[in-house]
Amino acid sequence: MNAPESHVVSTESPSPRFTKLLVAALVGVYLLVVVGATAALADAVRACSTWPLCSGSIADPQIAIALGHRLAAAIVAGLIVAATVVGWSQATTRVKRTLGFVLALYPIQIGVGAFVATTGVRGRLAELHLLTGAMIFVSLALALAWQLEAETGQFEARSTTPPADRAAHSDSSVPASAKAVASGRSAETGVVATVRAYYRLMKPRLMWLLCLVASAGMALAAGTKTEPLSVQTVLLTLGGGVLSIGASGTFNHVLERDVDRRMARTADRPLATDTVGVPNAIVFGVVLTIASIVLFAQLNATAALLGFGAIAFYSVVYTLVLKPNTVQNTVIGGVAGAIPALIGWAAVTGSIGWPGFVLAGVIFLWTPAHFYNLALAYQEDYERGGFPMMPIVRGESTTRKHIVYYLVATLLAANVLTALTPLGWLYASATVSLGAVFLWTVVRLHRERTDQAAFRAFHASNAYLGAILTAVIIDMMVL
Ligand code: HEM
Ligand SMILES: CC(C)=CCC/C(C)=C/CC/C(C)=C/COP(=O)(O)OP(=O)(O)O
Repeated sequence: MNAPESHVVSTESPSPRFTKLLVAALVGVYLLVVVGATAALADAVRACSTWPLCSGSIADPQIAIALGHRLAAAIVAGLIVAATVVGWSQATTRVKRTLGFVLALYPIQIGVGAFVATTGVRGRLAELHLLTGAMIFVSLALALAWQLEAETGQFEARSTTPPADRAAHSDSSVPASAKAVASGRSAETGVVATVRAYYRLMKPRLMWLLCLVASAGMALAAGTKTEPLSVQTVLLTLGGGVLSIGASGTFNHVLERDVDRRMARTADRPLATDTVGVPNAIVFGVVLTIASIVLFAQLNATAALLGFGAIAFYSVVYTLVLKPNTVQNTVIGGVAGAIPALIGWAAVTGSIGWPGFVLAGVIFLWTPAHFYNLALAYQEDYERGGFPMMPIVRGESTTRKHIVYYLVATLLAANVLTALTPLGWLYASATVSLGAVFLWTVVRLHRERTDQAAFRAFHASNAYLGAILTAVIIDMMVL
């Protein structure tokens, strides 16, 4: 993906004020929905039983939160009206219809909220208020995604030959720089070089975030127990996690060594440069697999089964079946990164529970919003590899639109976790603030359409997930 100039079709791009107002309204609605779903904050909102103002001093935190919720609701209403007025002339038909739906639903939402507040009704009506808020959130997100696509969809770097054919001109097309790096790597010798090579087989750069996933699963489960989380459970879970990620990463290197040679990003990998022999790598992967299962088995059978299942899924299902054959490889492959959440929950409880499952769902939905940015930045590389990645099969504009879809789905799933668990203000503020940053980098990706913008959104995806997982751990274990 290069700078937009190389793909410019039309010269006029509409004023970004419309999408900026949509983003502000979307983040505002998300803040309202998260506050409404966070038990402690929702109780505070309900503390005010008069409307539209509250009786009692704003010095009372509960009154302050209740008034803040209503003020935010009024500001969001203003933003939605402003976005509609500013953008109406440039909005597509389906964006106009969606905004019309939101403008019709919003007064109903305010009415239900006022009724719940003044009557003290709980149950179904309070849930309806939350669900209506989620519907407004999804509607605004769709309006944003569709408007961004309409404004930037004509810029495409997409080639026309199908991925498999593009693999035909393989080795000759690997950039000279990659070959130089690869030959430099393979020239390294000695014990240190060998150790480094085996370390690289384990994909260490993924580990910090995957271990945070398992740790958040443990923290959520520990919150349901009376006894404290034991150090042994943490060490066995993370030890098993590191070894199992290393095992699956090693098998992934073994199975992709020929394709890795054709891609600039992976041409210098230990098996692509024959720094490590294939038989040795296979033995290394098997040893790591056994070691990881032994550690998981010290916890319980469920954790051991999930660990083995994750290795098998990533090494075989994703690497051999999904990645080379379907444009949905990233979506379905998201199961691999979601399983550590189940392992963390199972390590503490011995079973699979709803909060652990919803946390796994957050990672599953986050994965396309994470990887599609790299698929855009490394599009030419993936073409050389012959992988049917989304930008190659469906185009860059559709890929950017799907990143918004999966980002919004991730934020919603993160909010469901709020409703299912005693997570508090720290988690709520992390998912709203870092979610807003992540969303803004994706909007900029639509406008800039450069590798730099794609990498910015990629790192924002890691920062968002890292932040909310850390907030889960602190919220559940410290606060
Ligand atoms: C289908 C699923 C996924 C795909 C296709 C994918 C793809 C990638 C790729 C290609 C890279 C660059 C690696 C490199 O060039 O060495 C990467 C980096 C990374 N991925 Fe993913 N990933 C996936 C899922 C996950 C999951 C589930 C997590 C953690 C929860 C994760 C965390 C990371 C991290 C932390 C990095 C390193 C970023 C850095 O180097 O600064 N990925 N991913
Ligand atoms: C507990 C356990 C074992 C969990 C598995 C977690 C895990 C390793 C997830 C990785 C997800 C993934 C598909 C990464 C990219 O692979 P890729 O082949 O697309 O990346 P590449 O092109 O850089 O090789």
